[in-house]
Amino acid sequence: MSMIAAFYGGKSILITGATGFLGKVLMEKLFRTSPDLKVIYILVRPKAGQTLQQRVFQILNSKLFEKVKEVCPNVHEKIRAIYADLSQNDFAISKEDMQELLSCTNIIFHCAATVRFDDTLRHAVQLNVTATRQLLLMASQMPKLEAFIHISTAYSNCNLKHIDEVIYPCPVEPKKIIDSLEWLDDAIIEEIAPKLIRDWPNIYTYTKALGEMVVQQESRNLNIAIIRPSIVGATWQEPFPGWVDNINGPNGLIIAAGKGFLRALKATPKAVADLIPVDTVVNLMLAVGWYTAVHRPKSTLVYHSTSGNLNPCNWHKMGVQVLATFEKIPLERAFRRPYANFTSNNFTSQYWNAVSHRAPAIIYDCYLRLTGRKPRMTKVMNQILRTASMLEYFINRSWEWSTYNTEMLMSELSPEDQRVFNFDVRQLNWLEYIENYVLGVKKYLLKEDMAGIPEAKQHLKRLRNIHYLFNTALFLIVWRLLIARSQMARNVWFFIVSFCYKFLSYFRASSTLKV
Ligand SMILES: CCCCCCCCCCCCCCCCCCCCCCCC(=O)SCCNC(=O)CCNC(=O)[C@H](O)C(C)(C)COP(=O)(O)OP(=O)(O)OC[C@H]1O[C@@H](n2cnc3c(N)ncnc32)[C@H](O)[C@@H]1OP(=O)(O)O
Ligand SMILES: NC(=O)C1=CN([C@@H]2O[C@H](COP(=O)(O)OP(=O)(O)OC[C@H]3O[C@@H](n4cnc5c(N)ncnc54)[C@H](OP(=O)(O)O)[C@@H]3O)[C@@H](O)[C@H]2O)C=CC1
Repeated sequence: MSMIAAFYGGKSILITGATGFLGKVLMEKLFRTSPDLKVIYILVRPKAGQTLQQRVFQILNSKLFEKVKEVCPNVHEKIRAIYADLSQNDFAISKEDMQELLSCTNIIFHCAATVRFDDTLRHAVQLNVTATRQLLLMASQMPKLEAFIHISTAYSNCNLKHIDEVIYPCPVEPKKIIDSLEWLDDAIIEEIAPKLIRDWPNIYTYTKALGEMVVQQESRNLNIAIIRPSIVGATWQEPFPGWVDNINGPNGLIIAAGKGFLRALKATPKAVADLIPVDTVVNLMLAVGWYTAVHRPKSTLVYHSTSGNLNPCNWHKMGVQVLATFEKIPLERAFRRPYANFTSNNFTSQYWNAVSHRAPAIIYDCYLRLTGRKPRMTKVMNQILRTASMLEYFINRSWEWSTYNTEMLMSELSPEDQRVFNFDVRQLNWLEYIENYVLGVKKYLLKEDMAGIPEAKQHLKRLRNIHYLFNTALFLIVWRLLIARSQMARNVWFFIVSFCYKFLSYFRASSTLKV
């Protein structure tokens, strides 16, 4: 019997960010392994015209929850969606709901955050810092609370090269920033933001670092742990391989590469691609929840959920495998054949951007114009290049994350728990994982049918022929122009033609002699 699964039985669990990528996989695993848990409270806001109930309904009826419904048929009754907006005072939670949360919650998983790299400082601080502080304050009023698990990111200290499982101080006190945002106006905030974030690459990682400091400062006598995942990718094993449902991180770039939009990337091929499957992160979260509640470590422990130091894979290996998978399982209606060119050189990267990205987009837009349609490819390409440039910082560097606490926890688990809540990334086979990942992007994110693969392959063959035709035509045109204008080109041409003629004459003469 799994001790961790048994621990969550009968518990009331509060999850923030349950509608997000990590949150959904966390709920799924909790229901599947501990169907006798009492209730999962989720803090949700209405979004995109959907009510809370509609959002929950959509999640529970998704492919991700198919297995859960077999194990826990009354899952609908065990989710309690509470209206909340984490950017508001008291999260805009009603008095009755707040009362219930305060008196019943046993475990908190705090996943909600804004993960946009380019968010405004005000909004990112509200979500990633102030909301964390507010939740800790709520936690301190929960008499039944056993553990508070805060999800941060391995990149919260990406201004360092070697990162230990400790909370690093930030140059400016989070409280000072929270206070000053109250009276500064938006224009001034945006002006001071670059000075505040110093050597952090974006507002997201900076505010996540502030969030950790807040956790340390406001921990009081709570049992708290921090988990720092690196780049969270599709599921490895559970509930099935390759599940993914948003375009964050590598996902959008994998699509852009598969559709042939993105054919070159400013990336350091040898840099470590520190991906971690989402189910591995969730297994660690549940193990940490159990360990923190049962063993009550004296201080706040930080756990790295990273792959680099245990089972490293680099961007080159990843790119090659992504492309190999697209050979077997192409995406539908590609713009060009998938191709990868990783370069860490600025000049070469600019060159490839011009030749492989902007030029084809302009040519295609001209074609659309000529055929009476609205041009759109340049806009799409600019968006992709903007996204790629935002991610550049992370694909051109390697970090070393120590994993002592994560490994210590692994050794504390019973063999059964090590199996059910496996977070040992050393067992991951990258080639298999990446293939399933790409397949998952196609199936679950793009919702493409596998029956369309032969047609997609045909389409790629047509694109290859167009590519060859285009290149041959371009070569002939350029050559013709050169010959017309340059004596040197004419001499070269004459030399090549006479060489070929002599070679053919010799070949013919020698074959006649043999006869
Ligand atoms: C040679 C080529 C490739 C070779 C093939 C092989 C591929 C090999 C693997 C792929 C390489 C992988 C590189 C991966 C790099 C990953 C680095 C991740 C770093 C993580 C660090 C920290 C991790 C975390 O802690 S949190 C999670 C990370 N957060 C994010 O990922 C959010 C990032 N996104 C943003 O901040 C914004 O979306 C932004 C700034 C990039 C764009 O903002 P903007 O306002 O301009 O646009 P949006 O409204 O958001 O979207 C507009 C439009 O763009 C589409 N889009 C959004 N994100 C992506 C994306 N990641 N990739 C592609 N497209 C994206 C979005 O769908 C919209 O499209 P519409 O059609 O207009 O709706
Ligand atoms: N994905 C990754 O690669 C990594 C993620 N992390 C961390 O993991 C955690 C989860 O990330 P992930 O699941 O990928 O992110 P998502 O963007 O998928 O999910 C974010 C969640 O936060 C919720 N949220 C955002 N703003 C509010 C608000 N004002 N009120 C209520 N809820 C809000 C979202 O709700 P809604 O659905 O309504 O928008 C959503 O449920 C974050 O803390 C992130 O920093 C760390 C490392 C890597």
